[in-house]
Amino acid sequence: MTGSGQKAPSGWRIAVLGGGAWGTALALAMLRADHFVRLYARDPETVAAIDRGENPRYLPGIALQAGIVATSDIEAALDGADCVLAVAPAQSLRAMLTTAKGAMPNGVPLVLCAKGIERDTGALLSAIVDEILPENPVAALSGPSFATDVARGLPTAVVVAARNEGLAADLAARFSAQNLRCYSSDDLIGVEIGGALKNVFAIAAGAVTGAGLGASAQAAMVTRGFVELRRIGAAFGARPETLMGLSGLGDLLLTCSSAQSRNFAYGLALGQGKPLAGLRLAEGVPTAAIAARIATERKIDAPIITAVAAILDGTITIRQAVSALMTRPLKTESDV
Ligand SMILES: NC(=O)C1=CN([C@@H]2O[C@H](COP(=O)(O)OP(=O)(O)OC[C@H]3O[C@@H](n4cnc5c(N)ncnc54)[C@H](O)[C@@H]3O)[C@@H](O)[C@H]2O)C=CC1
Ligand SMILES: O=C(CO)COP(=O)(O)O
Repeated sequence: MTGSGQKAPSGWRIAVLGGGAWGTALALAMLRADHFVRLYARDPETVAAIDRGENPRYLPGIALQAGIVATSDIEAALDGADCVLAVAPAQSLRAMLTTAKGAMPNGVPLVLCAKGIERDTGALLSAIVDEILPENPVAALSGPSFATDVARGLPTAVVVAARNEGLAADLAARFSAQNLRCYSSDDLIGVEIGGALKNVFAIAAGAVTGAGLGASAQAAMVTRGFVELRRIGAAFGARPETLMGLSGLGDLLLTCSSAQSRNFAYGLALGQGKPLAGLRLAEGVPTAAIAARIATERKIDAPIITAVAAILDGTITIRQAVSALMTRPLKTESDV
């Protein structure tokens, strides 16, 4: 919708790169916003399944309405696109964009839909786009939005951010549809940081629940985790009010309270001492490691992130982490 409540121009050719849960859900959302959608899935079996009307591996039980053109040929997906959504996991973004590079239409917006920080380099995903596709303006779509909810057409609000406010507003208007409300922001870094770091705290929240530490511990962890998110955000230049919004507080509320979140589910298994192999994608695992490194390098106080990273790499147990967190020197709460 435009600011005046008018429907924004439809009929864009949108290429969705990534045939997992979120790529498939966004393809449906773009179809509902009256765009032409091509969905690139690198796995031909996923393409064949989507053609039959379902993506059983990544989004089981959701009927896909006709209209999504699925392909395992990235050039065909990108040909003539007006806009590209990048929906591979954060740690695969660089590889996917490198594959896309030769076929990427010049100057069209590239919208990041993954949530994470590159583990090996500490790069925000927008920096990877700037490096590989410098001719394409970068945007990010983030906020509390489970793929199954969006695919089912349940009411959802997200934020679309770009450095250029006009681009962000245009994309938000074009992507919005009856049950998908897109706010816009010019704080690209804030929106990226909020989406990336909430996954680390979702793992922590799952672990607190799994280890039976109680609802009070859960609330304390999420609240203090949010302080760490704001500290790291500030170090990157994110605006505090962005982190109070959908990508940040909003996504923390969702994924720290629901086992529907794969990051929460990963933490839950961790807390219960159950096997982790075979669990679905948990973006918070690599992001915890790099966020802990960033915090150390930049001297940012981030004890929960550091503890999650140490638990994940097996250096400490959950019990030891809780004990260390509870015996830190006392301080004023306003010391953000
Ligand atoms: N599932 C959800 O509810 C939401 C997911 N996200 C984010 O979206 C991103 C993707 O998540 P999902 O789609 O849910 O994961 P998924 O595990 O369901 O699917 C990942 C997809 O990426 C593909 N892929 C991996 N590496 C690739 C490469 N190099 N080139 C091309 N394709 C590649 C896989 O084949 C698979 O189809 C993550 O960063 C996640 O945090 C964001 C909001 C909601
Ligand atoms: O980011 C999400 C919802 O906003 C999805 O969370 P999970 O990746 O933890 O399932």
